[in-house]
Amino acid sequence: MLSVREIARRVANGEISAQAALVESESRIEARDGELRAFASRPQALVPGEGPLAGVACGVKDIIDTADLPTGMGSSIYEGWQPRADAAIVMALKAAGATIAGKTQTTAFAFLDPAPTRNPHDPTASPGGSSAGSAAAVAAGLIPLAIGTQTGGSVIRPAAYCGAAAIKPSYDLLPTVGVKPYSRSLDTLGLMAASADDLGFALAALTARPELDAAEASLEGLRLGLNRQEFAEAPEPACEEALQRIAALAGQAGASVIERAAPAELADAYKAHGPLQDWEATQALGWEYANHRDALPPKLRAYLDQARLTTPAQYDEARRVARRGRHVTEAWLGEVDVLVTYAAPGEAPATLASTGDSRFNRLWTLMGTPCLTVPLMRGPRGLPVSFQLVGRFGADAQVIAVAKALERLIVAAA
Ligand SMILES: NC(=O)CC(=O)O
Repeated sequence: MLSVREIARRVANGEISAQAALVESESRIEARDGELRAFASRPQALVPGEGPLAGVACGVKDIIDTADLPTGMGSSIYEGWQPRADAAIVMALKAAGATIAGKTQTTAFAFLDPAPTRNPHDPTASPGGSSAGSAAAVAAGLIPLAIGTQTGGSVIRPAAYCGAAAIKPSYDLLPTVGVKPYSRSLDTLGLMAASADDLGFALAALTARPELDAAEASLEGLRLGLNRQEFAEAPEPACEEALQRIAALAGQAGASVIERAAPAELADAYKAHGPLQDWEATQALGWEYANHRDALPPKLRAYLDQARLTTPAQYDEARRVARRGRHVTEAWLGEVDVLVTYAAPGEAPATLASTGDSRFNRLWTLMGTPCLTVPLMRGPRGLPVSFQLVGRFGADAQVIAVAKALERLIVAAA
């Protein structure tokens, strides 16, 4: 995969021009995307910017508005739709010198009907969703950076399936202005890149928070909580193997691995994700449902048929339970430094008809806590299997720092 930091460093010290770096990405896209189908649209030419991300070609998920490329939402309803303005995150990318290499394929409105994208490791396997194109393009080494969104598990899950690193930062760290909403309490922008080091470098550049380009943490004495999210159906054995493998590596490096069962309030919050999302998605997609219901893809159409039956009382209860869950999560995560858990239920689904399941991601999306995954191992079908780090709300730098230390162990153990 291409490295954000390495490209930025080489451009900054004059080893290569920003244009040459962009040409490299462009040639890789030309060579591979016909089969991978990660991009929905691309500009005529990649024009270099100026700043810490000069020369970095970035994919932008196609529910995020761009003033010079259409925003198709993965739906025929928005075929050719041309926003007037860039979303705030696109403005931040350009201000940092990054170049938009294209709009990456999304599932329709970021729900569960698959995008056309293939898994870079197996064209018959799913890349996951909903940020399918972003995960596949980064994992395939076409671009060093991509933007995704997560309402359930749409940043962490596809990255884990495709073998990319990804961060779903603390809720609202990145602005969702100009992003088609799905569920306003949940929708969170995230980044995909080759490594935790690249994620930290890019996130710091995009948010003017240099502390996010965190130095690698020392694992000596680190309190690493281990949680299996027992309230959700168990994963494939390979995921348990991955969890135990990363815990063992951390333990050998001096971390204290502490098994931590989730408090009951988190299991309640896990169940509240559904009705809360149902109510908010009904509102977010009200116009499309009222005027173009037949043009909605089957899973989304059936989902909205049911979601619209959610009552105000159910929504208000879900909000109360979520709020309680956030308070309990803050205290519970405060008893460790970082939590490690499953990133996805298994290897990528062996079908293009499914984007997989967000059951190990959706609670943390609702809690608003930072989540990060980096590639770890291959499963029985030869596809990537990873793990997920979760930190306290606002502890994004700490999650990045610990991930960088674990990455070093993974590389050394390879
Ligand atoms: N947008 C989302 O997060 C939905 C999903 O998890 O697939």
